[in-house]
Amino acid sequence: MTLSFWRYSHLTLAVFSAVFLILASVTGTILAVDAIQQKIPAHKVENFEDITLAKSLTTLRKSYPEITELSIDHNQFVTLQAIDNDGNDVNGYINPATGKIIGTPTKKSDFINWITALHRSLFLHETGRIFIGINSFLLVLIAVSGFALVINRQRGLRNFFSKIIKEYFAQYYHVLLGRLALIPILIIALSGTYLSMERFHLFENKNPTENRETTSTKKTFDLKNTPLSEITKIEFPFSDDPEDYYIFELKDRKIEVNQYSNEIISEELFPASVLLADLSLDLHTGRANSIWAFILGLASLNILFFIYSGFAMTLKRRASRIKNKFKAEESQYILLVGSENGSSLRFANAILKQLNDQGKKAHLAQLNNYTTYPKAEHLLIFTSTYGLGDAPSNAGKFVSLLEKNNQEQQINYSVIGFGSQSYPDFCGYAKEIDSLLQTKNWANRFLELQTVNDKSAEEFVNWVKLWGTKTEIPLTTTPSLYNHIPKGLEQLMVLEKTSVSANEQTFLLTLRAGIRSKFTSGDLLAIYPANDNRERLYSIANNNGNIQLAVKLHPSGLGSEFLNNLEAGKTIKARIINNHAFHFPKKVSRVALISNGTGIAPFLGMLAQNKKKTEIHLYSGFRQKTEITALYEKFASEMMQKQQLKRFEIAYSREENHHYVMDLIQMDADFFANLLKENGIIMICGALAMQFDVEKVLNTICLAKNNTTLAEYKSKGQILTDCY
Ligand SMILES: Cc1cc2nc3c(=O)[nH]c(=O)nc-3n(C[C@H](O)[C@H](O)[C@H](O)COP(=O)(O)O)c2cc1C
Repeated sequence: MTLSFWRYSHLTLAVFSAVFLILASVTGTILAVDAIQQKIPAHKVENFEDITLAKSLTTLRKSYPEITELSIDHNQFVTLQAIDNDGNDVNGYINPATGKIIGTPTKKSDFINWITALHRSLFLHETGRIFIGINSFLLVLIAVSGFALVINRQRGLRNFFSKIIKEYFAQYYHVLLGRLALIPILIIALSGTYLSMERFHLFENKNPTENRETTSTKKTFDLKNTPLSEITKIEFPFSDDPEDYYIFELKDRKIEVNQYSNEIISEELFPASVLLADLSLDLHTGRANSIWAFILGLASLNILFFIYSGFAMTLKRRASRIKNKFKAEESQYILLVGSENGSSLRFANAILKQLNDQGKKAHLAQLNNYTTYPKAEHLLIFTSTYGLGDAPSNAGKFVSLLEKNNQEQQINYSVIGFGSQSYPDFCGYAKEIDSLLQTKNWANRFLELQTVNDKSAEEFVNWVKLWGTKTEIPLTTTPSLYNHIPKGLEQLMVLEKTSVSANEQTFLLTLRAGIRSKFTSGDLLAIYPANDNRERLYSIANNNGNIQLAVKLHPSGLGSEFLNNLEAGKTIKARIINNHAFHFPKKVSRVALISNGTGIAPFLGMLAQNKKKTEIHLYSGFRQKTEITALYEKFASEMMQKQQLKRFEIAYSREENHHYVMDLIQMDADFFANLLKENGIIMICGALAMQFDVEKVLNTICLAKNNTTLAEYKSKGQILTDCY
C-alpha cells in the first residue's frame, strides 16, 4: 500500500483521538506510578513460592479459631479475615507460613480513585466506557499504521532497527521512540479494547453452568503439593459440618473441597473470556509486575510525546509542500521547479498564487515529475544549479523525461535560473534546460533566459516585469513581496574572533550556541547578513560546545565582511542546519580528512571530539604559511599527542617546494587504496574545484590499485563531501 495511505490513516486516527489519548496517557502514567508504589512497602514474604497449601492451612487453623476468607492478590500479598484467640476481628496482611500479621491493607486514596474513574470512563459511566473502548481500538490502528510507516521509511522490515536519518528533532525522535514503544503501546491498546468489550459482556458464556461439573468419580485435592501461590482466594467452611466445604479459587477454576477428606465435590472451570480479562488487566495495569508497570508508564509518556512530535511533523510537511488548486492536465500555466533548499520554490509559489488569484488555471510541480500537459499554453521553469553546473536533487531526471514526453500542442516557455555568481558555472543547469527546450519543435521561447544571482528579489522582479507585460497578466513587481526572511533564527553571541591583516585574510570566529541548540562538527550555519533573502552558509566545528567557523575575507563579500565586522560580545541571528550527510562516521576504524583553505574548519571540531581515538589522517592544502596555519599546526600536534590524530600532511601552493593537496594524495596512493579497500571513509571539505581534482586523483588510484572506480566506493557511502 502507498505511503500516503498509511500517512493519512495515521494522521486522521491521531487527530480523532488526540484529546482522548492525552487524557488516557496522563492518567495512565499516574496509575502506572501508583501500581509501582503499591508494591512498596512489600508484604510479600520470602520463599512464598515454597509454601504449600497444607502447611499454611495447618498453621492458620492453629492460630485462628475462626477464619472466613483468605485472599492472595496480584502482588502476592496474603490477606486474612478471621477472629483471633482473643476474639478480635482480624483483617490484615499475614505471613502465610507463620500466621503472623505483617501489615494492614490501606484503601486507595480519593485522588487515585478519581484518576481511575477518569481513565476508565471519563466520569460518563457506560457511555464513557464505550467511548474509551472505541478510542483504545483507534490506538491499535494508530500503532499498526505507524508500524507500516516505519517499515516504509526504513525500506523494509529487515532494516526496522537500522539507523534513522535525522532531519529534525520531532521527526527523529518520533521514529526512534516509535520503534521502541510500539510493542508496549500495542499491548496497552489491545488489552484496553478487550477490557472495554468485556465490560459489555460481549464474550460472556451464555450458559454459566456449562463449565461446572460435579465429580462422580472420587478425586482429592492434593493440599500437600499445591503451592499457595496457585490460589487466589479461599473461602473457609462455615462450621464443622462435613456438608460445609472449602471453596478454593485458582487462576483458572473454582473447586469445592470436603474439609475432612479433601475430596473434590465440584469443579468449575472459568471460561476463556475471564482468563483473558485477567491477563488483560495484568498487562494493562502492570499490577502484577513493577518493571512492566514502569514500562507502561514510559509508554504512556511516549504517547504524549508522539502527539506533540506527530503534529509538529505534519505542520512542517504542510508548510513546505506544493499546494495546487488545479491538476496538471487541466492547467494552462505549468510551473516547474528545480530547488535544493527551497528558495526557488518560494519564488515559483509566489507566482502560482498570483495566477490562481486572477482566476488562471495554474499548476506547480517538481522538474522530476515532468509529464505531458494537454492544456498548457505557458511553461515556466524555475531552477537553481548545484555542484558545478549540475541539477538540484529534485530535477536530475528532467532531461531524460523531456526526451520521453513530447507535448502535443505548441507551448511558450520561459526559464528563470537561480544561482550564484561566485560559482564559475553561473546558472549552468538553467542554461542547459533553456537550450534543450530550444531543440523541441513544440516549444517556443517566450523570453530570453533570465538569471537571478543570490536569490535577489530585485533581479527576479526583472523577469516578472518582462513576462507580465508580454502576457498582459498584472503581477506584483514590488521586490519585498518576493523577499523571505526565515523565522525562528537563534541569537548567537560572539565569544572570540581572530583578526585579519595584510598577509592573513582568514579569521576564526567562535560563537556561543543557544542552550537548546544541538549541533555537531560538519553541520552548517546559515546567516542573513542583509536581513533579506540572501543566505550565507558556513561549515562549523563543535569546539567545546561552542560553534567555530573559519572564514576567508573576500573584498565586498556579503557574508565574510559582515562576520569580520563583528566583535566579541555582539550577537547575530542565524540558524544551524543539520548536515547529517557530513557527520563524522561512528563505526569506522580509519578516516582520511581532506581539506583546502577554510574547509579545515569542521575537521578541527571532529578531531577535538575524537575521544574514541579513531585513526584519523588529515590532509590539508593552503596557499601560504600564515598565523592561522601556524595555529592549525599547533592544534594538530596537540591532537597527535592525545592520539586523536594519527598524521597531519600539509601542502602549501605558494611557498617554496609548492604543491597541492592532490599531490599529497598521489604520494600516498597505497594508503588511500588500502583505506578504501578496508571500508575506511574519506571526507572532503573546501572548494568544489579541489573536490573534483581530488576525486580525479582518487579515481586513478582506485583503477590502478583496486581494479575498481571511485564511484563504487561513493555508492557505498565511503566518500563524504561538503564543498562550495
Ligand atoms: C554546494 C553548492 C553548489 C552550488 N553550485 C552552483 C553553481 O554551480 N552555479 C550557480 O550558479 N550556483 C550554484 N550554487 C548556488 C545556488 O544555486 C543558489 O544559492 C540558489 O539560489 C539555491 O536555490 P534553492 O534554494 O532553490 O536550491 C551552489 C550552491 C551550493 C550550496
